[in-house]
Amino acid sequence: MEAITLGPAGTYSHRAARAVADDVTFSESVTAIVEAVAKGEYHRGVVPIENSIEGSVTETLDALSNYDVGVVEEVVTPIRHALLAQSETFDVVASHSQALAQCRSFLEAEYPDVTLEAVASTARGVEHAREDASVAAIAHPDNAGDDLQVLAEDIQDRDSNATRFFVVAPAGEGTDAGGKSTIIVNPNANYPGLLLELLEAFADRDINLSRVESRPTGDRLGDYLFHIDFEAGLYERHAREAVDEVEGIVDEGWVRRLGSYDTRHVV
Ligand SMILES: O=C(O)C(=O)C[C@]1(C(=O)O)C=C[C@@H](O)C=C1
Repeated sequence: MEAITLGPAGTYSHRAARAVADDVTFSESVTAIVEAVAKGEYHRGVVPIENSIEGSVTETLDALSNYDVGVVEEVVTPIRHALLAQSETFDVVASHSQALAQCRSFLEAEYPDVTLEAVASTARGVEHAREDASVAAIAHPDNAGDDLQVLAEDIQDRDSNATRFFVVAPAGEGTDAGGKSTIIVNPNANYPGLLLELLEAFADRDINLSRVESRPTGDRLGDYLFHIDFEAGLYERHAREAVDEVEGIVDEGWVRRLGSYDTRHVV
């Protein structure tokens, strides 16, 4: 199976993708990945959705609501960052904005004077560091070699650092089988108690929510849509009934069932 993920080779997304596909190709934009899968150009896309330190990857959330794809699996992987450079002397640290943020305390304590440069991915930062001795990168330590040394390991602010990825497929390939499900709700309405009503559809059926995230619709200030993950599969009647109830509540808006899926842990 062929999957597309965030590149170039050596990203954490690449590590997650190669666990689910034999053939991995790269793009430097999460939005472009989701769009390519929605158009049927790739069987699978692997995109970061949430990190245990920095929270949601908002570009992914927005791409999931803008393009019609299904979620067929989630991959959770520990994120253990290293500082990589040609020598101990450098002025710039280049990495993905999430990775820079996950190492904030280390950078402030050890390198308070360096310039932080956000690039498209951790592996893109590695390429800069390979080309330019004044640049260090934050990335997985396997990217070392060819003159790039590991200056420090495990530099993330918390040892438990982990990122969750979604494996997305063209919309028709979503499935009801799996222990977790994700829906996106655009209520197209705003009144006191609306969110409470939506969440009660799950609470009343004893369904545990594992994540609720609101994102601006982009239409008007104060208009939100909600990404809801819950611990039940859409093959289960009580889960379908909960989502049907949500659909009834938001009859002015829409609900997208991204599908049900299981979790794979990749180290
Ligand atoms: O740049 C990478 O290596 C990625 O795969 C992206 C990404 C992210 O967007 O969160 C994935 C895992 C880590 O949390 C840091 C960066």
